[in-house]
Amino acid sequence: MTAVIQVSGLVKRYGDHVAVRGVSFEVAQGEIFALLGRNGAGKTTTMEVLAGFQRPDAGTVRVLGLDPVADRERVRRGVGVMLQEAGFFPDLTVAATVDSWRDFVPAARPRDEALELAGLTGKARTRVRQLSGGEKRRLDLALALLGRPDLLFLDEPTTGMDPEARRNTWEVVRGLARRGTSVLLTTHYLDEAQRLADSMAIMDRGGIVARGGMAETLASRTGRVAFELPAGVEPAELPIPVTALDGRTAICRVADLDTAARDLMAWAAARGVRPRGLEVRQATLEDLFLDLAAGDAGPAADEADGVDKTDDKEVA
Ligand SMILES: Nc1ncnc2c1ncn2[C@@H]1O[C@H](COP(=O)(O)OP(=O)(O)OP(=O)(O)O)[C@@H](O)[C@H]1O
Repeated sequence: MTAVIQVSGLVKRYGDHVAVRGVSFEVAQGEIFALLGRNGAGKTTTMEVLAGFQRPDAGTVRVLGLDPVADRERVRRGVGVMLQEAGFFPDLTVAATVDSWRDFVPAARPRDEALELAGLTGKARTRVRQLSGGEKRRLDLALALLGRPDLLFLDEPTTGMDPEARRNTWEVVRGLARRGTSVLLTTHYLDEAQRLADSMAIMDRGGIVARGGMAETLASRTGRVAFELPAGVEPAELPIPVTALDGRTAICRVADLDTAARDLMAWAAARGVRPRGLEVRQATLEDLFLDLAAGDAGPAADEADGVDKTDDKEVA
């Protein structure tokens, strides 16, 4: 595995406030990696250090094998960055904005290609101030793609986009990854992270509380069977243990979904009742988040490296 990002024991402070407390992770070439966590968890700070905008206070960071501070220029050439706050000139058109950026990017993509990739072809003549929030994010994406980067940093790339634009953006990102571009993504949309990312790390208060391959991590978590309790049936009578009740909806967390669903249907047939609204599904990223919030990091192994060993756990 060639790692395009290597972070080891990264610490970043703002005055007395420790924003990132000893995090370690790697991103492989061609991988889409999601950095997740609540507001203020330290995701943007981590990304800014990786992009060379901030200097680490401790730990080592390598991006495309280089030090993003010492080798700033070389790192910049290989990396496309889409951070949260874009500084556009509101009176320029979209086309003029892209053209003005192209002047600073060696071997830049043609303007129309960048606009097409970001789904902005029809907006080339529109002034930036007339763009919607989601369209501005697409313009950010177009600019991040100008230099044909080997590695893309996307900080909440789909915020403000409508569902169709989000899906289009996912397709663009997937297409880039298929052609070998590596992507570090932050997002508050857990469905987005689950669909898009190959691997992830969840940050909380500056540390990593869970990380691993997306599919393996979710497959290793307990699945969920939910249904409406049939009239006259008490939870204790059911063949599978009920973990939570939401009104009359019974929620069962089970390791073996197939067996649980079969047992439930066999019991219901024998009892002559129907579990309405039956939903059987694997764990989602949202389930994992809720478990973490409740203090359960799942099947975890202590991290060997990093400053903050106590709360950095591998989950897959
Ligand atoms: N320039 C700064 N000066 C002082 N404190 C800062 C600065 N930037 C961030 N912080 C603090 O560092 C912590 C981590 O912030 P960061 O922006 O990295 O979080 P985040 O996970 O990206 O959050 P969000 O999801 O809200 O974007 C927060 O407590 C934030 O208030």
